[in-house]
Amino acid sequence: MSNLLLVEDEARMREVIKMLLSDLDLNIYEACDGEQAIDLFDNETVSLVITDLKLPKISGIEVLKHIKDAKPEVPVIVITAFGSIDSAVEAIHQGAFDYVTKPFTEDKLRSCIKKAMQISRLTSEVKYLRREIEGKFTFDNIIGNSNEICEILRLAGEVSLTDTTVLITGESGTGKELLSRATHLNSSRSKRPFLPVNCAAIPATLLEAELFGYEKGAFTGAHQLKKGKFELASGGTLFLDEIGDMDMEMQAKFLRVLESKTIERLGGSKTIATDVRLIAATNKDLEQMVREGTFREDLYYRISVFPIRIPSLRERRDDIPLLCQYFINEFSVTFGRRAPAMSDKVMEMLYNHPWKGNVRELRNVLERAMILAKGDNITARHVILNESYAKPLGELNLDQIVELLLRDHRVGLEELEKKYIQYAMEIAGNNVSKAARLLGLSRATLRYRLDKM
Ligand SMILES: Nc1ncnc2c1ncn2[C@@H]1O[C@H](COP(=O)(O)OP(=O)(O)OP(=O)(O)O)[C@@H](O)[C@H]1O
Repeated sequence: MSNLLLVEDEARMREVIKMLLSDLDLNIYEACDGEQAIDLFDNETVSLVITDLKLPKISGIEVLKHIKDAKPEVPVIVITAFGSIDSAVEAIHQGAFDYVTKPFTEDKLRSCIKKAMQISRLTSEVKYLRREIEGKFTFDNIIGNSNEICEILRLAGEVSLTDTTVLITGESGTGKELLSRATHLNSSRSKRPFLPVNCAAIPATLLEAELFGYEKGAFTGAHQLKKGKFELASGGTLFLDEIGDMDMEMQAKFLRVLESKTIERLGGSKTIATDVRLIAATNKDLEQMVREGTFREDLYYRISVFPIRIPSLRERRDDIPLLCQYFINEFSVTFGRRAPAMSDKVMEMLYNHPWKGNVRELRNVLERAMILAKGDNITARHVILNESYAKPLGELNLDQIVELLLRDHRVGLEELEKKYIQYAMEIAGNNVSKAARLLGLSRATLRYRLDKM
């Protein structure tokens, strides 16, 4: 339920508005003058305000200014007298979300409030998600106490305070994206977007449109103007992942943009200045590619101003115990249970494994170990180091999942059926029809079994 502050000096008008909004899941605070409105706003958690502009003591415009100073994200709808368009314009200038003119119709007021409620909900969702993301990607969440990681964190900490282009190299799963997000969040650009573009995942022909955008009609199917990632990341950071996979033609275009600091949308003639910080990453050996003639030397020098190499997990095995503890704690929170202990024997197994998939593989192995270990201990039989299982759970097929379950010798047939269905539901994102297809059952049969469970 959202809290709405209704500021109106006429008691009868307040009653009418309250009645019109009675079915909208709102908790309404009432104020009959500007002073009371400000007092209520400062002391209650209000997510939406509707205020008359003509008020005793403090005017509606002053109330609006106070709210916009204190919490600019709270939408304010103003009520203006018929014919006083000037005051409505001023209110909009001062940051009002919208205005309704007295006498207003029920529809106008309700649609205005509904829109504002939606905006307020989205704003708080964005705020929440931003906090979540910022919490996950700070330097504090880059785990490791090896000399290598300490040095990387020192370098990244220093370069984050500048606008210098950074090139992060390292095998897949070593934490290149994690490090670039943390570098962005520690920079003066942190309140602006961090936009990743994976050069390997996008076909060469689309990459140009993705990065520079296009004008309406630039090609068949370009029904409307689309800004590219360079424009959308303005003021923030552009993360070019797998830059070693960019083809030679695109490399030339990209170099031109880096040199001129301007872009042109496809099919456009306007030159647009760019303001992005660039972080590039690759698991390829770019120097080798330069020698082989598959990566432009001039581009390589442009992007490798500040190189950071993240060593593979094999080269810094001392980080493994700390990383294990970190991921076990993370999954305990996700699964809502106590963190299990790990025997020395298991730790030794993990310490000596080659970790071709690096930290990502370790995280996946621990996730599965946590699912298989129901008690307080992770033992050797919960830890599966076979490479074909080193994928996230959702990418395993059902046969592999059953094999995993059977490793836990305590699982009986009934329990197995239950687990089998649970995993199918997990893979299908809790979509019953999809899970039924995976299991080769009809939707009704699966529904019946789920109800039984
Ligand atoms: N030092 C670390 N501390 C905590 N988590 C880490 C660390 N390094 C990597 N991870 C985790 O491992 C996973 C893989 O990391 P990330 O995606 O950053 O790797 P990457 O090098 O960019 O991989 P790729 O080259 O395949 O894109 C993520 O879940 C990330 O959070």
